[in-house]
Amino acid sequence: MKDYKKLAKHLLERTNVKPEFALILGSGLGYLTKYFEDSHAISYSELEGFPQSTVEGHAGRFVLGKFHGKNVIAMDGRFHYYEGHEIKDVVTPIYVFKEMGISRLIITNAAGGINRSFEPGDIVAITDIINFAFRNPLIGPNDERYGVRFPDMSKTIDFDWLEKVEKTAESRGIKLKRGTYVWVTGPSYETPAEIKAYEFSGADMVGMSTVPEIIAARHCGINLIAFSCITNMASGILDKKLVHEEVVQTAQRVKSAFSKVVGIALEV
Ligand SMILES: O=P(O)(O)O[C@@H]1C[C@H](O)[C@@H](CO)O1
Ligand SMILES: Nc1nc2[nH]cnc2c(=O)[nH]1
Repeated sequence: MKDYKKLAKHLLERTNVKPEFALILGSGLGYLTKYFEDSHAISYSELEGFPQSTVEGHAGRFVLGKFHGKNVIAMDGRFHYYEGHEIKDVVTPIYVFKEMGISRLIITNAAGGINRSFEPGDIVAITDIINFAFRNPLIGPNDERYGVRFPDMSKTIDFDWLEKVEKTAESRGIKLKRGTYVWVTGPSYETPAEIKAYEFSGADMVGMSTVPEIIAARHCGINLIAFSCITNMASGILDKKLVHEEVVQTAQRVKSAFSKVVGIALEV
């Protein structure tokens, strides 16, 4: 069992910031930390026993500071199973957040749109998930310090929180969509036949992250909401090749709306 307490203590000792919220920033969404006030960055490489980020668009550091008046810690770079990390390492930050006393988490990602009413640039609130990677971070002895052996997953997100975000966003001219996110391991993008199968299964968007983080957060009792930035239409929907550069570019394009939504999630 990992010593999450030690990692949390180490992070808290490095700054005067006592975060109330944690943010996980998806591919190309790390720019958000530029808007933090009084920010302090701590590279993952400075933390003994912490995994390292290897993906373009994921800087590999924690940034602590103030955003929309709230003390936050952001992961500018997350861990994906396809990078070769153990599944338990992918969710290490969630248990570190728990040990830091954080009870609210905002997860973001870049995802491919399966639902044909979506378009690149849309911001979609995740309301349910499908685990088609068939990996689960809770496999192995249950860590009784944090949660039960069989966590309930009937409500993966905090709907009261989401409804407040949706209302405020709408009043500020931002219409959020809702959808079910399917997790696959990657790193190859999907084939058109796979996307048809996921569409048939009820998925609205597809990605390579988020689900292990949601499972771990449910396990240890951290309230969360999650947003996908639709960076491309999924394979086979348009007659177009998928490339990671486009994912990062679209995420950059929606900077303004995405930052506003995260800000609203901190305010409401
Ligand atoms: O970290 P996220 O889920 O935002 O990153 C997505 C999934 C892959 O890592 C990458 C593919 O372009 O973007
Ligand atoms: N698996 C997957 N992940 C993505 N991340 C951003 N776009 C995509 C996509 O089309 N498929």
